[in-house]
Amino acid sequence: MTIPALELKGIRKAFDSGKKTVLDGISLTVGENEFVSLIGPSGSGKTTLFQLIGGLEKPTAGEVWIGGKETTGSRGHISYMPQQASLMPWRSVSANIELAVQVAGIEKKQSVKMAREWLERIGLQEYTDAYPHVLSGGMQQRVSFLRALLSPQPLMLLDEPFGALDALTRQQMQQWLMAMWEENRRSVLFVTHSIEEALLLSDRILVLSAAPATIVEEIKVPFARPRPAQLWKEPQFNELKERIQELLHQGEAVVK
Ligand SMILES: Nc1ncnc2c1ncn2[C@@H]1O[C@H](COP(=O)(O)OP(=O)(O)OP(=O)(O)O)[C@@H](O)[C@H]1O
Repeated sequence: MTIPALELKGIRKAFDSGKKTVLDGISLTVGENEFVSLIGPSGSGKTTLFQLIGGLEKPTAGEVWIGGKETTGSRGHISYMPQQASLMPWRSVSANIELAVQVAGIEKKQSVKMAREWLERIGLQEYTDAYPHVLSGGMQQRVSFLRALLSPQPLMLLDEPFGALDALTRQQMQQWLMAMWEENRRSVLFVTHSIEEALLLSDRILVLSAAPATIVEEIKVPFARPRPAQLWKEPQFNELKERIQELLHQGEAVVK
């Protein structure tokens, strides 16, 4: 049996001296090179869960295991892609990527070569020496994804990475991410508010209830890869979409 990239065991998190329970017994795994999405009503604790996995917060109860080792409350075990690209504005696009590669232990000269090759692969070679502010939102997110992909930690947490993009760019980025991930598989935990996005990208979807959050359902996404851009035309896509919508509405009904 292979070791899961991530295992959460009975995670509970309460704030305000224990009076406000946000997460209530979350157990989940992300297998090696598996793409798992978390979807839940607003305020259900997805960001809190990411902070726990990243070691920025400690759970009130439960354990975090990454790559077969307990990492509860300790940092540095994940690569992270946030909603806003947060590239370093004083470094060129290439230098932003080189840093991630150097952190992985690759020497400077080789890191420059790798950054150039990857920028070419994602069609941004003409921006190699540019500064991040000249890139569009979608381009910045490509660089941000690349940085996470080339980081040394094998588990990637993607926190609503397309949430700030306009609808068309978002669709293009979903297709782009799907193709990138299918070629360069990694273990991914992905948070999104978009059911379509989760269905297009994921191997499994975990649906959270409103806070105090529990996992109300696990959906295995049945579509073969590589997946077509027109996946949304499949009847089964729409059946699953309706199912998740119902679950999210049921979850919201218990919001106080
Ligand atoms: N440090 C804290 N102290 C007290 N309450 C907190 C703290 N951090 C988060 N919360 C509460 O935990 C709940 C979940 O917040 P969280 O940001 O994790 O939800 P979310 O699912 O990421 O929300 P959204 O989908 O809107 O981004 C909220 O009610 C929030 O107010």
